[in-house]
Amino acid sequence: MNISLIGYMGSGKSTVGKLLASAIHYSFYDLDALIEKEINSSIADYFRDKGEIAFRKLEHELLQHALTLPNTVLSLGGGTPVYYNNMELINNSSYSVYLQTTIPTLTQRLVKEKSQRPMLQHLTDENLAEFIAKHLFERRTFYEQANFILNTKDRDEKTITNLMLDHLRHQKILQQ
Ligand SMILES: Nc1ncnc2c1ncn2[C@@H]1O[C@H](COP(=O)(O)OP(=O)(O)O)[C@@H](O)[C@H]1O
Ligand SMILES: O=C(O)C1=C[C@@H](OP(=O)(O)O)[C@@H](O)[C@H](O)C1
Ligand SMILES: [Mg+2]
Repeated sequence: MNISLIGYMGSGKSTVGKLLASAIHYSFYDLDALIEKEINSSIADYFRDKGEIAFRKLEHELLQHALTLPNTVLSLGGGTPVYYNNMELINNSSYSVYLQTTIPTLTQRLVKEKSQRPMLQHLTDENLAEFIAKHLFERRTFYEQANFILNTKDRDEKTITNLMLDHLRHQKILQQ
């Protein structure tokens, strides 16, 4: 069964997804990268030129395609589970893992990477923590529909990957 990683921006989906896929010899796909390949530009530019609604539509369409790829670890965007019936599609076609992360950790990471994320670009550093807190509160009911919630607090990428592997084997999602 395919594995989908969900969670807020900066929670480590792209980083951990790559490590997990390589550990279990699965293909790795990042939905953001699939979108960028399709549009032949950056997500930030697409947001600026076409707007968020167009982005969410494309994200929804490419999600459906990505979920059909065999033996795949799929890292989704932070907003993917929140729009259309995406969370239902994710859970119907993969085993979903929510990388749960604290607001201070997310803020610390995203303050450095704000410019690559159109949802955050307009914020000042001082407003970032408050925005993340509110936004995460709005999104968490979607994230919490995941098959497994992994608390990543104070854990490095390798430890998180190993905890995920243990869980997936214990649940018989993975054989080896
Ligand atoms: N467990 C971790 N510990 C410390 N830094 C991390 C961890 N996971 C990810 N990071 C860092 O946080 C930033 C965001 O990670 P990324 O994988 O891009 O998140 P996402 O895809 O969920 O937005 C990157 O700079 C990455 O190196
Ligand atoms: O949370 C969001 O709405 C978004 C998260 C981004 O992915 P990451 O979670 O990998 O940063 C990317 O899909 C886009 O910028 C929108
Ligand atoms: Mg990512």
